[in-house]
Amino acid sequence: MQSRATILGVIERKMEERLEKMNKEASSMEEDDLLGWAMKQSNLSKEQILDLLLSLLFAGHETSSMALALAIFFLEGCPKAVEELREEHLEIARRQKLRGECKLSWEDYKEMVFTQCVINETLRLGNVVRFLHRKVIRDVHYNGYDIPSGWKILPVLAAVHLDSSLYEDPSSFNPWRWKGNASGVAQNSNFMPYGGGTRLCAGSELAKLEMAIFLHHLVLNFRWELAEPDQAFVYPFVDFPKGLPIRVHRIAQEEEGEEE
Ligand code: HEM
Repeated sequence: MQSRATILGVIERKMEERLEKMNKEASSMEEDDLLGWAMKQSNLSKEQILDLLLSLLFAGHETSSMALALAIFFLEGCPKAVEELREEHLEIARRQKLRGECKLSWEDYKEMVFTQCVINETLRLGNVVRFLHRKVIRDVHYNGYDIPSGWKILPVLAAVHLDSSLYEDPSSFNPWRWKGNASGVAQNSNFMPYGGGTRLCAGSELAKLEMAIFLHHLVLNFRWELAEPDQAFVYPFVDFPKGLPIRVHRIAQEEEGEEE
């Protein structure tokens, strides 16, 4: 809560600086960023703007970017999956070209079936959010345990996602296990990367879309490999100690023997 107040203080000061600048220069705000947009275009209150920025920064940015780093890491170790992913996106790009369009459409997105398998598997194995915070609102008797009302509990999603009675060979990256269930519809709550219940992640569909579009451009344009060995570590949030350095090759250039 203390950190939250500190961060909100920083954003609030930024807002005040911008308002001051705007009043002084009697001009519209120059900065073309989210804060600028929220202040100029929306009719949100100051509190709402602060809350929006904080949610997007932490709930929406760290999670998706870490999920993508994990996808890059897992895929690098699974060339067969990269190949299948590339095939899927080449096909989408071919159809796009036939239509004479250069932008991805909603229909294209719906064709990204194997991509969704890769995203599900990345979230299952990578466990970007490892546990949730809950408060028990009435006495619960579960599996021989009594959990009294008022207690705080941490449901550990990672324990479910890595349970060998639910997932065969749970520590291996196997996107094909999702074939036939690419939407990742939870079976017996075995898959909960976005949490669950009334506090289910508000950005889950946006996150899937962002990741799919990123993977589309990544596999169509680049090959990559780890520049030095790195591993996903958890303390307690998942991170790469060396920042996951990778070497990236542009595909067209690589074919001509060049490297980026
Ligand atoms: C791979 C990406 C993401 C993962 C794994 C993820 C995961 C989660 C999880 C586990 C929760 C807690 C749910 C619960 O307590 O039951 C959550 C909450 C939330 N997420 Fe995400 N998230 C992701 C991306 C995003 C994005 C892109 C946004 C918005 C732009 C977002 C916005 C939120 C918000 C606002 C909440 C709070 C919902 C509430 O308390 O009612 N998330 N997310």
